[in-house]
Amino acid sequence: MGLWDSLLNWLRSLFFKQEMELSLVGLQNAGKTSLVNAVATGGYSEDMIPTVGWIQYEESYKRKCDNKALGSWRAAEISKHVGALLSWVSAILYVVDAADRDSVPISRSELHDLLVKPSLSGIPLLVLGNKIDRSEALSKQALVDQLGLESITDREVSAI
Ligand SMILES: Nc1nc2c(ncn2[C@@H]2O[C@H](COP(=O)(O)OP(=O)(O)OP(=O)(O)O)[C@@H](O)[C@H]2O)c(=O)[nH]1
Ligand SMILES: [Mg+2]
Repeated sequence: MGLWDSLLNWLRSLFFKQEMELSLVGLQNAGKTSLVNAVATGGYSEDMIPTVGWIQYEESYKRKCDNKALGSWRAAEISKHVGALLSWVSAILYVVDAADRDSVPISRSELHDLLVKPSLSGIPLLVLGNKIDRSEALSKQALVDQLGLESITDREVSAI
């Protein structure tokens, strides 16, 4: 099953809604834009440029799929600025580069900083392990362990 099918199945298991607002968050270079492009167009391009700003996808992707994506923030900005903005979303999709093992501890710390925001209380979390086509990518269980997902008990949490 593809990543997108797994994602949809997870969303359907939680919500009856046909349309919902999603936020796509992750460290720089995690693959957020690639994922949104793949969902919106079915395509993948290696020639990606870093995203500047965070809202630029909203209109273009809204028309092509039911979900909005929030683009991206730099790593240090995730926990500082995004919390209040995300309070209206149905679910948080947290993208992690599973092949960049050095960045996983940073990703863990940013994720946990984000989830303590009172405005995000209870919002379901889906962690997307990206770049699993690369040989150095962590397994799903290793990612779950290294991100400390089992310690998150105040919301629905899943990883694919
Ligand atoms: N091997 C591999 N590379 C990927 C995958 N997804 C994305 N990439 C590559 O990772 C790099 C970063 O991808 P982006 O989609 O721009 O990442 P981003 O999270 O949007 O990055 P910022 O906008 O800078 O925060 C690009 O070179 C992509 O081609 C994947 O599943 N596998
Ligand atoms: Mg991007």
